[in-house]
Amino acid sequence: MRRREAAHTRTPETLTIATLDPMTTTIPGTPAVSVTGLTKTYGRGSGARTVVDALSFEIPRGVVAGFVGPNGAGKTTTMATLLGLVRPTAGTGTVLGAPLADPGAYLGRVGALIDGPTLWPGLTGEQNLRALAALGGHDAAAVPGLLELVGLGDRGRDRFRSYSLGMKQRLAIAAALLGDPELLILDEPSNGLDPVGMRDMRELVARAAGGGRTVFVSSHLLGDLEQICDWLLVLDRGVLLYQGPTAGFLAQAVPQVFATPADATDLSRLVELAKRGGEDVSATGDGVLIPVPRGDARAVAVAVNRAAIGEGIVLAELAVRRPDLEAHYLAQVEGSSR
Ligand SMILES: Nc1ncnc2c1ncn2[C@@H]1O[C@H](COP(=O)(O)OP(=O)(O)OP(=O)(O)O)[C@@H](O)[C@H]1O
Repeated sequence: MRRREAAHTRTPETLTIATLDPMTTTIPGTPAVSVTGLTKTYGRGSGARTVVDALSFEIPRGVVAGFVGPNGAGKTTTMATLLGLVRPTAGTGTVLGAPLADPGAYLGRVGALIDGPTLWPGLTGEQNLRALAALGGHDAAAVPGLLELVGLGDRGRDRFRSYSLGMKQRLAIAAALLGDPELLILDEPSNGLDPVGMRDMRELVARAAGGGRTVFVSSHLLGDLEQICDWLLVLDRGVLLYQGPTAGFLAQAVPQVFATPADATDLSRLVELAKRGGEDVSATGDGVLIPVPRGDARAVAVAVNRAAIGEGIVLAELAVRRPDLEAHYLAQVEGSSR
């Protein structure tokens, strides 16, 4: 959240996106998206494949919600059902308070980038936005501000075909913001970008979240989303592994006590000693790893230290480690079995 606010402070002064009407955007208790039992099965009979499996989730209004999962997890399919592009096999829900079964009732308030940046290659960035504004019945006066917002203020007169992939993606996001949507759905906007492009994209997504807008953004890289998302949905093989505040996901990670004997020949004795006090103790490299799923990991570290001293084992290293978000995510994704 703090980093997201920091990105906001870099918003150009010239930003002219109209702020949303608070009466319609911050209704306490009304989520931006709410689905129950959302399922998509492709094919029939023995060839049937369920790629989105009874998903139930909510995205609160005004958050940046990250949708993370490996390739093929079902992120695009889920987003496409919210956009009325894919008909769910089962499930109900609402988007911006309107029924999922009636996309026409809410799509006018939703902007999206779902299938890569496809705009007219021969038109300039500005012409593209103006043409889309005319087609969509949106106010073209927002175009210069949107170009500024996406960092294309000085490239708006260049043709789309001359843009780098990152610039194309950013212009497509400007296009999605025409009409000042309450909900912005972005499917893998960082896909294919280099690290600088990814950083620019993160900053843009954080900026686009201003004014109470809800952003639902997917990536197969958790590290890409972690910095800008208040809310996280973790998907693997069509099944939701986590939904909730980003910080809550990390809080689930099991801390570990790591101890290394000064004398390598003491390692097996140290492992035996640690096993007396914990489950799943393992030797790793030159030390011992003790997961502490419950209780106080520091107290376990102190107990290990005391026991080692009692056995005459001198420790070279003793630390409490908490897996970082990426490591926890990988453990979750690899650990899920169906
Ligand atoms: N029209 C379709 N017919 C059959 N299978 C499909 C269809 N569309 C998607 N799938 C399959 O559904 C699964 C989920 O795909 P989806 O694109 O939703 O995942 P994803 O998480 O967005 O992955 P990626 O990051 O690779 O795009 C994949 O195995 C894909 O092959």
